Amino acid sequence: MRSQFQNPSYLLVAVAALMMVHYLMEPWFRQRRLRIAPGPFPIWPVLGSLPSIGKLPHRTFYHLSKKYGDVMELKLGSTRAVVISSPDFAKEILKTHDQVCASRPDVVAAHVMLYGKKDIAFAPYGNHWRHMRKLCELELLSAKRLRSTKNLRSEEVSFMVKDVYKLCKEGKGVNMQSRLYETSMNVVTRMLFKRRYFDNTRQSTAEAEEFKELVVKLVNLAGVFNLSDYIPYLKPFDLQGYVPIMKEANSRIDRFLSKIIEEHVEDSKSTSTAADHRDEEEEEEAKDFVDVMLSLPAAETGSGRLEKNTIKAVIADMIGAGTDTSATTVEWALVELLRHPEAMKKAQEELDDVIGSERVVDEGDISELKYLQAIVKETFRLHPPATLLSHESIGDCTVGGYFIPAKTRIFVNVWAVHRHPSAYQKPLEFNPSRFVGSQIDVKGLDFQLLPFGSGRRMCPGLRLGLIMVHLELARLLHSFTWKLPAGQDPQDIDMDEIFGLTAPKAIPLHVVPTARLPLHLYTAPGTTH
Ligand code: HEM
Repeated sequence: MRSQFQNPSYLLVAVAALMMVHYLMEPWFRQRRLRIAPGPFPIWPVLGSLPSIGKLPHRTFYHLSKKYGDVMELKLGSTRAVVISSPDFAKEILKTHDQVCASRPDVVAAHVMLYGKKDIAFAPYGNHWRHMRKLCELELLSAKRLRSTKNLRSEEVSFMVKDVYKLCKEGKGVNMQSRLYETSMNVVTRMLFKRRYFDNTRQSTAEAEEFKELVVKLVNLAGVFNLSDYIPYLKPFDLQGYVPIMKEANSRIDRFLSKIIEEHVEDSKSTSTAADHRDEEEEEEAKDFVDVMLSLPAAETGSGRLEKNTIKAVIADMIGAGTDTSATTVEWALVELLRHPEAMKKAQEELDDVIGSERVVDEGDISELKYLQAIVKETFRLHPPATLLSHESIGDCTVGGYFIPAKTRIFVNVWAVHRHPSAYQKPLEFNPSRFVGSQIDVKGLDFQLLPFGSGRRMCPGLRLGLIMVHLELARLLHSFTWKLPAGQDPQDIDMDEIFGLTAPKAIPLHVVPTARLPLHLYTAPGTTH
């Protein structure tokens, strides 16, 4: 008699069953051999815990960490992921094992939309990343560059204040999310390639709207939980249909970026003769970041020029990373201050004391505005723009006594770290006073407050981001009294965020401001009104 196992279909079923048992029991077997972090049982075959993550993964991970601990392992598809939820373990990842944990996971979005990971934020740890990051730190984000671009930031913030003033005089409500976004975008694009997309009255053109829509799309798509990123053999099937959307966004954004580069190439030809009459310093001042990149040798070879695709990827990165982050923070700060009028009052009293009512706030005033700084820290704490830092290990390491092998995806859940009871009393309350007189800062040395991350992958735009957030918030609080549209109670403001590379407010904040300074202080330089 033929044994059942000589029948090929029985054999197939038996092999499939064995694979399934192996898949489900593998964490258990491994836990016996090596001490691996606890975590939820991967209920779903193939998908593991992916279906349980939901739309706000940072919140899901936060709740799971309450059950499984501050180092937690999950099976996401065929990918091993570790989630870190406390300041102490964040320190182990970002400081003790900084180099081992300094790479990024390989995601489809970066291949399709960032020219094969030619940018900085998604580039794996290595020479290209090191070279491009250094370039940005030196040529765009250095203290010297920030000093020389101070006026353009002041101008853009003045335009925003003037625009809000105009709307408030007309008794209209203001969508602050758009206003802040457009201001940040103008600042970043002017610093990068001397171009502003939104004019002084924010009467945006179709071109500006399209560019903005594309940048928002890029940031959202780059942050999605894509099955193909967690189950690589499903990549060719693109089950969620993201790839065509990403390709379409990339081809449209490429038109913008190519045009910017072409214009710079043309300009440099026509100004090269004029440059003979300028001294070197003037020439340097006249250059923007795109000019600098066009004049540089290729990263790895040191000869030839930087590839156009690399320049485009880095520009896309800077606009994507630099725009939404600061705008989102200021919007959340306004929301929290509307819900906490005593904190709003204190901030405005401080502004009146330090600045008075005969001039507007300048970047140089920020260091004097201690309570405003505390508000910014508290806003970063409760509403970090990047809720999950996404890293990948390039070697083995041990965190909290748990083994983390190479190629593990590591999420530092900043959202959970900032709510950790070991670091803060009443962590869910908005209370800026907790930072008054405190030494805790956001510069990556205090692991209970990590809005910019820490270590090698820490945000290179920290200085610019901090200036933008403080300046915008200070100007808005100094210039206006803030109210919600009639009939709306501040306690009813919807506090949900959207998960992506950043976490903006899901429903944009609409407000009805009234002026609180003399009229002449609302007249922005260079405007016709
Ligand atoms: C409030 C403002 C900002 C916040 C809160 C912020 C936050 C962050 C965070 C959390 C990271 C990831 C760190 C990690 O993975 O460990 C990051 C990375 C990055 N940020 Fe920012 N950022 C801000 C503004 C900016 C600005 C203004 C720029 C540039 C114009 C910028 C450019 C970048 C880049 C290029 C990276 C990738 C760094 C790398 O992978 O090496 N950011 N930022």
